[in-house]
This record gives sequence, C-alpha cells and structure tokens, in this order.
Amino acid sequence: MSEATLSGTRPDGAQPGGGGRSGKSLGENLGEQPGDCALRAEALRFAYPGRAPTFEDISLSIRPREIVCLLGGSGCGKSTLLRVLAGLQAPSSGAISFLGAPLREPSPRSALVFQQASLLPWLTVAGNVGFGLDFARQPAIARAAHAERVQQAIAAVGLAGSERRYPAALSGGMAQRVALARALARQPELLFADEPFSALDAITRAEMQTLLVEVVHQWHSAVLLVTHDIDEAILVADRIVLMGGQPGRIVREWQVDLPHPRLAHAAAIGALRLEILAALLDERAGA
Ligand SMILES: Nc1ncnc2c1ncn2[C@@H]1O[C@H](COP(=O)(O)OP(=O)(O)OP(=O)(O)O)[C@@H](O)[C@H]1O
Repeated sequence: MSEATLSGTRPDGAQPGGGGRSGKSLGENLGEQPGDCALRAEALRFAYPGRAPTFEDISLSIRPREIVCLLGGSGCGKSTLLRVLAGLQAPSSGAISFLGAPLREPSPRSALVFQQASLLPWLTVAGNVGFGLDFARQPAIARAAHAERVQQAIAAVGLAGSERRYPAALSGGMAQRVALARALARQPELLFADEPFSALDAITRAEMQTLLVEVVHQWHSAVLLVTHDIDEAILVADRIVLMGGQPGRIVREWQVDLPHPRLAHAAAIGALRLEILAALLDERAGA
C-alpha cells in the first residue's frame, strides 16, 4: 500500500501505533483553515434520556465536496451521531456549525437518505422527487425551476423516462435511486446517508455506490455516509472515520486518495481492507 494514496491518522493527530494526544481538533490535525468546512462539530456528547452516553468527545469536520464514511460496529452510535450532525437531535453538549453558522435544526441546505427509500406510494417518481421542495422552510423556487430541478435529479440517477411510474412498480434499487434523486433535488451542500444501500443486493449496491460518487461529484455535495461495510467505505470515501468504544468515540481515520473507479486498484483496496478490519477487531477487543 502506498502512503501517498492511503494514510491513516488518529483523531488526536498521532500516527497509527503512536501515542499521545495533541489536544487539537480533528480538523486542525488535517491542516484545515477556518471556513474550509461544510460542517464542523466540536466536543460532541450525546445521551438518550436515562441512558449512559451513546458517544462523547467527538470532533469532526467535513470539507465542501468531501465524502466521509463513518464506519463502526453495530450499536457504536453511528446513526445517532449522523442524526445529531444533521440537526435532527440536539447534542447533550458540544457545538456544531454548518456552512459557518450554528446548527440548531435540520438545514434546507442539507438532505438525508436512509436505508428505506420511504417513497409516497400515491405519488409518481417525479412527484416523490419534487416532494418537499415547496415546504415552508425551503427556499422558494419558481414552478419552471422546480420542474427543471426534478428532471435533472431524475436524469442524474439514471431514471429518465420513469418519471410517471409509481413506487409499487419500482425495484428496490430503483426506489433507492428515487430517494437519492429526492435528496439531490434540494441541491444539498451536504448529504447525510445512513446505510442507504444495505438493503440492496450486491450488484445493485455496487452500482449505487458508483452512482453516489458520480452524482455528488457532479452536484458538488459533501457526503457523510454511515456504513458498517468496509468495502463500501473504501470504494466511496475520501476519508474513512472509524467509530468505536462505549461511549462511542472516533478511534482512527484514513485518508483514501485513490482515483475512481476504485475497483481498478484491487491490491491497494485489499491492503486497506485488512488494515481497517484489524482496527475494528482491535477496537472490539478493547485494544
Ligand atoms: N431512540 C433511542 N432511545 C434509546 N436508545 C437508543 C435509541 N436509538 C438508539 N439507541 C441506542 O443507542 C446506541 C447506538 O445506536 P445507533 O443506532 O446510533 O448505533 P449504530 O452504530 O448506528 O448501530 P447499527 O450499525 O446497528 O445501526 C444503541 O445502544 C442503541 O440501542
């Protein structure tokens, strides 16, 4: 594996295997300048009512157009962290800024995709993709611009010609494409995706991973993708952030600078895969 293309750092700035905390935030460790962030979270802690903290001491920055995969074992708090970062749940303590302003509720400049497409069965593909664009807190857009956005988003996910179909007539993969188009139609600066492909078969999942990278590059969106699939993280991410422990913390991260499509880089992917798997197993064993 080449250090020039794949590099792992711990959130405290130490190289893997090294020790000691620098006291700097994650973003600072990565040479980030103020204003370089789409999203910046500092010292986040979250506890469900009456429960021990789900996670604590989480600092994380996402740069514009960066694809960050949040990886970790089941129950370590990935989905909860995504919901907090998206403004769906308030942190117990800590601060989040989104596009330079404090985040207190979900922003109309972000969008979410979940494991279930959750399409409205009485609306067509176009109706589902356009649904939500006219909500009260959305920036007002003219009817023609609305139609154009819907059309562009549908074309971007490869569903041109399916605008008038209903969800009942779609495969699982097509439904998830519609969910992705619905998110893209909002022209999000940051797309939050919580295991969006985990219910799909392997081939459809691989197609969707490629599509996601293509469309967010076209759309200039940053992405926070939650997954427990190491391969998915390696194929998609610019940066992989490993979460683990109880309460959950960020335990390590890797910068992945391989060009897309990544399947052409099997040897480097295989080596990184083994390194991440070892880190996950270490983390589980409490190393
Ligand atoms: N609404 C809730 N109320 C109380 N506890 C919750 C709630 N949602 C999740 N939890 C708990 O918080 C912890 C973290 O859950 P979360 O779903 O964030 O983890 P995860 O890493 O995304 O897991 P998975 O990969 O299995 O989806 C788990 O112990 C879970 O049981």
